[in-house]
Amino acid sequence: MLSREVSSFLVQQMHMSQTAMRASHKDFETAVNQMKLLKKDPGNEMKLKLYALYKQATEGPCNMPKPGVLDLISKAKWDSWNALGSLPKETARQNYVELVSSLSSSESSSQGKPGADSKQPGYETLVVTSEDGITKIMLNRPTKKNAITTQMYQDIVLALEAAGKDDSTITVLTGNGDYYCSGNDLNNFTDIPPGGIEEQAKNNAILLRNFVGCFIDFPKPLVAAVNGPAVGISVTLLGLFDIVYASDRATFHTPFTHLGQSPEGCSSYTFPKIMGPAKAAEMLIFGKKLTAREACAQGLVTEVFPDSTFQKEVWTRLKAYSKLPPNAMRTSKQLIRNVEREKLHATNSEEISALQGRWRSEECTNAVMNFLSRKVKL
Ligand SMILES: CCCCCCCCCCC/C=C/C(=O)SCCNC(=O)CCNC(=O)[C@H](O)C(C)(C)COP(=O)(O)OP(=O)(O)OC[C@H]1O[C@@H](n2cnc3c(N)ncnc32)[C@H](O)[C@@H]1OP(=O)(O)O
Repeated sequence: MLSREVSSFLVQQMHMSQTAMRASHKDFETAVNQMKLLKKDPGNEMKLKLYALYKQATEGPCNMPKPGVLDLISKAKWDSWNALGSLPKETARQNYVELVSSLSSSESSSQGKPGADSKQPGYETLVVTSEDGITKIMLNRPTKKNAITTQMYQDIVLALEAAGKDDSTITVLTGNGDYYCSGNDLNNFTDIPPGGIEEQAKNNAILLRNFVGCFIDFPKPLVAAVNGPAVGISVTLLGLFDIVYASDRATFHTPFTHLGQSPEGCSSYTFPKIMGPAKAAEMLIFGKKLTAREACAQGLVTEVFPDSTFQKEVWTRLKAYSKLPPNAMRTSKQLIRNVEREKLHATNSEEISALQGRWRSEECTNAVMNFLSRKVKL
């Protein structure tokens, strides 16, 4: 079942523009054709999911009489479709596209030229693959150091929603290119809606609450493979991951004060808890940049690997973990996280209220303008 927050986010998205709607129809048609080209049988469970989403997307809620218990195949299909309840057609279409996209990406071995930003069907800015029981969500704007655009926040939410429900046992977030992520794309602030800065701050708040909320509620083990420097929100979120592996080339930088902003991603709660208030203050108030080894010593990073062997060592380790009993892993993760889930949601809300004030401030506007006019780099 979709959470109320995610549903309202999707509804908001649906109304965002007619253009996006048309694109989604086109993506759906492409996905339907792509399905026919798949070489590997995706398995019965996946086929049922796809059948249900297709029917919901094209006909709406299940409108067929329930088949008799002996008609096993028709009954399984009916159950699957009926389970989608009143899921909007647009959402079903989107979910169908995501699923087909993850199936076809796991089939294709090549993912375009390294270093170039390439678009994947279904996601503008991510490469999502599922293999060996691991769903990998890779930020894919290497030429912009994987800075997170508005589209990307929305794509990450959708990819996490899909990963939470797919057959994989572990989900991994990583970056394409030399950076893990340079944080919020500062150009997001230049997209001012008709209602002005007030409306922009409100929209940002909704987007950010949903985005961070997805990490708080993610049901399976969540791993960050920090392949290079990390900035801003990509660092603060690490407190919500279960494992953080880092290349020794990675750095961890939260320059909120320099940007006239304040911490998010629940870091005002998780960082003091992880590293103690004194070390957390140095990062979150004074913007001290940590090396991978420092971040590991302070408990933010699980383990550091030499950059030259980072990919090999991390994926070997994760493939072994992915073979562990999945339900036991989920249960343990949830036991660890459930204790503080309410607190995390409350922290998320408080941080966002503070940020709404910051986004309207002169300090923030000047800092963003200085970066965009190429006057200041971190
Ligand atoms: C209604 C919805 C609105 C959505 C908005 C939601 C708002 C949520 C806000 C959540 C709070 C988040 C906070 C943060 O994450 S704060 C951190 C923000 N990040 C930064 O300030 C980093 C800025 N970047 C830099 O300082 C440098 O680029 C960096 C040190 C990362 C790398 O320097 P380097 O010299 O190696 O490389 P370049 O500067 O040449 O970068 C290459 C190109 O990439 C562009 N770039 C990099 N980072 C960003 C970024 N964060 N935003 C936008 N663009 C970025 C850079 O401009 C270069 O582009 P060009 O080649 O076109 O010049």
